[in-house]
This record gives sequence, structure tokens and C-alpha cells, in this order.
Amino acid sequence: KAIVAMAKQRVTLEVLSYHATAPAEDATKLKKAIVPSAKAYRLHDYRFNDFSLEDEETLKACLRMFLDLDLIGRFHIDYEVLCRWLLSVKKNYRNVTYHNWRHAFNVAQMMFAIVTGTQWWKVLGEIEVLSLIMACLCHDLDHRGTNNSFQVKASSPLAQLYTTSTMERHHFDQCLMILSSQGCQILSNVTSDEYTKIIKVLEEAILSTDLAVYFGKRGAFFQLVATRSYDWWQESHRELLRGMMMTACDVAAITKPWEVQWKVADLVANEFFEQGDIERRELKITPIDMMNREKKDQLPAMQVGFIDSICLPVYDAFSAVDEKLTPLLDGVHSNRKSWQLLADSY
Ligand SMILES: CCCOc1ccc(S(=O)(=O)N2CCN(C)CC2)cc1-c1nc(CC)cc(=O)[nH]1
Ligand SMILES: [Zn+2]
Repeated sequence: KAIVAMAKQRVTLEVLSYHATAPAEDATKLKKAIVPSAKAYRLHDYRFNDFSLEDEETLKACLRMFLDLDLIGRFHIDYEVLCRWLLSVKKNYRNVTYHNWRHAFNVAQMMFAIVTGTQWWKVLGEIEVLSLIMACLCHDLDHRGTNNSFQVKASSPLAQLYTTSTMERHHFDQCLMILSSQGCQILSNVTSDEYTKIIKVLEEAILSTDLAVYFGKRGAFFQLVATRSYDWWQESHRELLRGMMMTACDVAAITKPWEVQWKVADLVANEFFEQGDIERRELKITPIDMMNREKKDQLPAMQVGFIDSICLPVYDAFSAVDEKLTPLLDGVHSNRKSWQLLADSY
């Protein structure tokens, strides 16, 4: 009986993973495409935005990041498999207002810009750099546009599967499913030790995008930075740094020029309001202010609160660790002024 059940489960997984992967012909087409330079795509720019890029261009920009970080050569990644992996990752993002492929792509670009701008790729090493870029692209896979507390309130299957960091554990699970799917196994040529390390860093990095995890760990990181007692050759310090880098990249829209920040905040707000509408209509509960479209006028003040409580501390610490990251901190200060002006004008 158990054997039959396991066989059925295996078939289900294979069927699911078949539908999760992109068509082989799409990968064959992408593989033939000419990939512009990082300079042409402005991938090293902290002020980057994806607004002008077509979907195909975002995929070619990802190929450029893998190429320039020398990940394809170092890990013997089959180029067509990488194309199919990227297409499949993109396919497994839903068409939600904010937590879609474009968000994941922007987070990965910021990681690329930080790792190259600070030369931290030398400290982190190739395995951690590969894992961080993969983690950024996969960190919100299959997001439904609703947050962790909604999963519990709606008693969604995911809340029964994962009681803490519910969405983040699902994103990691989706990442593993794609990595083990036909034609998407970009890690098929690494050693078993490398594979184990990559999966460990991937899980830590994706889970660290849960703001609750960030709040739990940031104290220790800020302490290291304030006392200048960090030793990046110590694994526990590296793990802290990697987690903070994921948060810094995940909320990086707050550092962007005002036109970009305003547009992205509008997407975030509308996704939150859509969740609030579902909570009101289907769960018969009044949503929190952040998700209540009737409290829209409080948005600027909430952004100032978001900046002070979540964003400034991490970019403060990062610019203390490496002055090359000061442009990010400056961007947050500038947006804080703009949000404060709007908050005062109501
Ligand atoms: C833009 C619409 C309003 O957006 C917000 C409102 C409030 C807060 S909050 O820091 O007070 N806080 C966060 C933790 N929650 C548990 C309680 C509420 C954050 C945001 C916000 N979040 C993101 C990350 C997705 C991006 C962004 O731009 N803004
Ligand atoms: Zn995210």
C-alpha cells in the first residue's frame, strides 16, 4: 500500500514539474539570442529599473549576470539548461500586481550590483554568489499576492504545510521543484559537496526574505557592524551578511529614484489593497490599515514608518561596512523626504 502511495506521489510530482517547466523550444530560441553587455543593460547601476525592458530582455539580462559572474564556466552549467531554468523560474511567477517575475528580476539585479560594486564576490566566493543570485530569482516563486498572516486567516493549504515563514518555505519548495525538473537541472555538473552547500545557502537566503526572520537576526548583524567585530571568514558572520543582503535587495525599490519608488510603491499598495478586499469580502474581517484602501491617505506616513523601522537600519549598516553602498542610503533618505512632504500635505 505504502509503495503504491509513494509511486502515486512520484507521478504527481512529475506531472506537476512537467507543467512547471517552460517549453523546450523556448529555451532553444533564447539560447540563440545575442546577449547585450551589463553596461548596455545598466546592470551595475543602483538606480536600475526594468520598466523599459520586454520579458525576453529580462531573461537575456539574467544570462548576462550569470556570464559576467563567470558562474556558467565555474559550475559547468549547460547554457541551454540555464535558459530553460530561467524560463521556468519566470513561468512559475504568477501575474500578481507586485510579487511577480519583475520583482524577482529587480531583486537579482540589485544583488548583482552590490556583489560587483563592493567586490564582495571575492569574500563570498563563487558558491555563495551563485546561490544568492539563484535565491533572488526564486525567492518569491508562486506568490499569490497575499502575505503569511493571510495564509493562516484563510487556512490555506500552505499554512497547514508550513506554520512559520509559510510563503518563504513554499518559495524554497518551488525552487527545489524547478531545479529537479527535466531540462532545468543547472546544478547537474557540480560535486555533491557543492550541491549540498548551494542548497543550504539557497534555503537560508530565501527564508531570510521573511521580514520576521530579518527582525530576529538584524540585532546581531548591527552589533557586529557597530563594534567593527565582523570577520567575514567566519561562517556565522557570512550567513548573517547573506541574510541582510537578501533583505537589502528585496526592499531595494525604497532606494531608487523617486519616479521608480513611487511606481513600485503603487504596485505594492494595490497588491495589499487586493488582499484587504478579499479579507473583507470572503473572510469578513476588517483589513489592517496597510491593506485597507479606505486608509489610502495614510500611505505616505506608512512609507515613512517602513523606512524608519525596516529600511534605514539595514542600509545604514551596509554603508558603514562599505562606503560604496552609500548611494543606497542616500536614495532612502531622499525618498523619506518625498514621502514626508506628501504625509504633511494631507
Ligand atoms: C506602499 C504601500 C504601503 O506599504 C507599506 C506599509 C506599511 C509598512 S510597515 O513597515 O509599517 N509594516 C511592514 C510589516 N508589516 C507586518 C506591518 C506593516 C510597509 C509597507 C511596505 N512594504 C514593502 C515590502 C513589500 C514595500 C513598501 O514599499 N512598503
Ligand atoms: Zn520579495
